Amino acid sequence: MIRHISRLRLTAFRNYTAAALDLDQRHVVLTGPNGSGKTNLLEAVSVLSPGRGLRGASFDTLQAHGSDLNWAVAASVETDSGPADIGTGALPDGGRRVRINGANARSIEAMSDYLRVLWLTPAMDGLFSGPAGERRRFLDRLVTTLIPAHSAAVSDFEKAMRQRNRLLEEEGDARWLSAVEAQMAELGASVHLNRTDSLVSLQALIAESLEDANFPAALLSLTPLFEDVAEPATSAELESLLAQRWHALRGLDRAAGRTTSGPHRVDLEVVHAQKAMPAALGSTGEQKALLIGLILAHARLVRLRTGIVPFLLLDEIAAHLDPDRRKALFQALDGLETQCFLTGTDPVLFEALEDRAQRIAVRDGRLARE
Ligand SMILES: Nc1ncnc2c1ncn2[C@@H]1O[C@H](COP(=O)(O)OP(=O)(O)OP(=O)(O)O)[C@@H](O)[C@H]1O
Repeated sequence: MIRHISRLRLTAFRNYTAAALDLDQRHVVLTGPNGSGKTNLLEAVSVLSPGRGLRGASFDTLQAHGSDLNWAVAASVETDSGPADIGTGALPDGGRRVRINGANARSIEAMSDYLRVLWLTPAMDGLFSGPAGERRRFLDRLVTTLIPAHSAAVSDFEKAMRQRNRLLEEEGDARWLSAVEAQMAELGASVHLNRTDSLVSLQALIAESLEDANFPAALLSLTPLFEDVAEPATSAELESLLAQRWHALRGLDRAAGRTTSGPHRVDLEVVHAQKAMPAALGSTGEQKALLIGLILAHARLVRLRTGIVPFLLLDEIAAHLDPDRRKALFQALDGLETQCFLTGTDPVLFEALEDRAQRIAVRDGRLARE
């Protein structure tokens, strides 16, 4: 059996007042006019994973305007070891509730035992040529589907870094600053090694499947953490290097008003392997195909490493592919043996999926099976 969502319920979530959807294990094709709620539904699935979902939105914006209820998303997931009921939503005090099989869970990471989620959206169109921060977030999402604790490590690192920046600005207590830098070094080393290990594994898998690829292969690398020092291989050595560096750079960073070096500054470099060309120089279609190839390879990696195939949320992807590529995408999705959620305004785009998909019409925050 393919792990799949068999029931999805949305309460006061964006433009959905209350909606429920019963699903079988086939792909899910959502069609409807602009602004009807297709992306919102994908976003609802995405918030069942660590992080802030596919729009990176703050959770208060998920709350449906004009509803007295708190937003909530619940799903039943069918797995080989039986069904699981999972859900998340807002607590009255502004916190976040995570429920698994009728009990409160300590954190959203616990959800990763049941589902992992990856997505591609039109907002990622400029990923290769846009700001480095977008590529780091993309990479961190990939890493989080392999290592669920990564998302929290990244945000804890950023929190500690903001504290360092404040202490530098206020010329705060030096011992306190050292303690914060030590914490940053521990988190930063783990973030950096999670990223590099995941990239190495992903690259190996891309190289392996290069020959039969319907999508172009990417060459992936991270820019160096420091220009002048080779990166140590062990976590302890990296941690000590980071702490030393930040200690030595206090004066410069104080003048700059920020922490000028570290894992928050690295960039993901992507090259189109067959054309030996930076991904950013490709046409829009080539860039999209490269991104899809990356996500498909990554989904296979997650399955190999964890035994769980991630759910893929593909927002408006089919519309931008020529018919041959679209067919290749659908074939690749079948090969993954996962339930994919696809959206588009025109049902014709999904005809090649034939009866391998269930079709849902989305109209103004309401869902109907077709
Ligand atoms: N918190 C909210 N409460 C109520 N409605 C919201 C909220 N946030 C967004 N919306 C509405 O949801 C609608 C957008 O839905 P969504 O982005 O899912 O559309 P879509 O079907 O994916 O459209 P497109 O085809 O244009 O991408 C908009 O009408 C927007 O005003």
